Amino acid sequence: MSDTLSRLRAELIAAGQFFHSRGWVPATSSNFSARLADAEILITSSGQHKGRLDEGGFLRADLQGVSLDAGKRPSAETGLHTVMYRRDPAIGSVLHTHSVNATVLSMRLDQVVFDGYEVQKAFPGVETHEGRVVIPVFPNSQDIPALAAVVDAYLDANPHTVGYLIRGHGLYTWGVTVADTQRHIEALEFLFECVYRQMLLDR
Ligand SMILES: CSCCC(=O)C(=O)COP(=O)(O)O
Ligand SMILES: [Zn+2]
Repeated sequence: MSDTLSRLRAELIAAGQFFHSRGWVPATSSNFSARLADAEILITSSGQHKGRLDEGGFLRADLQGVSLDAGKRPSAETGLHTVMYRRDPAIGSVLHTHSVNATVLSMRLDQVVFDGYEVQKAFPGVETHEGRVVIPVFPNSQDIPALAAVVDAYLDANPHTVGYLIRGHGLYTWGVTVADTQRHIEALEFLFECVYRQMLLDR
């Protein structure tokens, strides 16, 4: 067992515990991954409770989503992780969560726009609150390869995107490290809460 695998697995377990403490990974929802090598990732196996992960809750997969650990079934949404690792060799982690705010906003909006918030600076390349960060909302689908193709095409046209929502489903974001990606989840959740509260005030 490599040191890298042990370290990344521990980081993903800790991320799951943090997200669970915040109510962002209910039931067996959500999935987490990290890059082990150029063409290999560590990903949660399907059906695990992501707040109570242990060492057995992970497997290695290739960038086509094929399990490299016999008998272990990767997340049903592995294709939404592997599309990101194939897109950008700098991406080292992809995290997916199912918070109430992300889910509710995705049912009401076609995109979530953050504008004027200092916390926007949590995202790579953002150095001021003066500017818009757009989080697109894609229709949900059980056809993960088709959904991954929609995401891929959107990111081709909008390469500075930091995350996306799937309608009625949840949030995906990515980063260079697990810590970076966890920060993106936390910032996005803070900003979703701000947008949600603003919508209530504006009614
Ligand atoms: C119980 S939530 C439905 C599945 C889902 O959206 C999810 O994120 C978890 O799927 P996995 O196969 O990764 O456990
Ligand atoms: Zn999901």
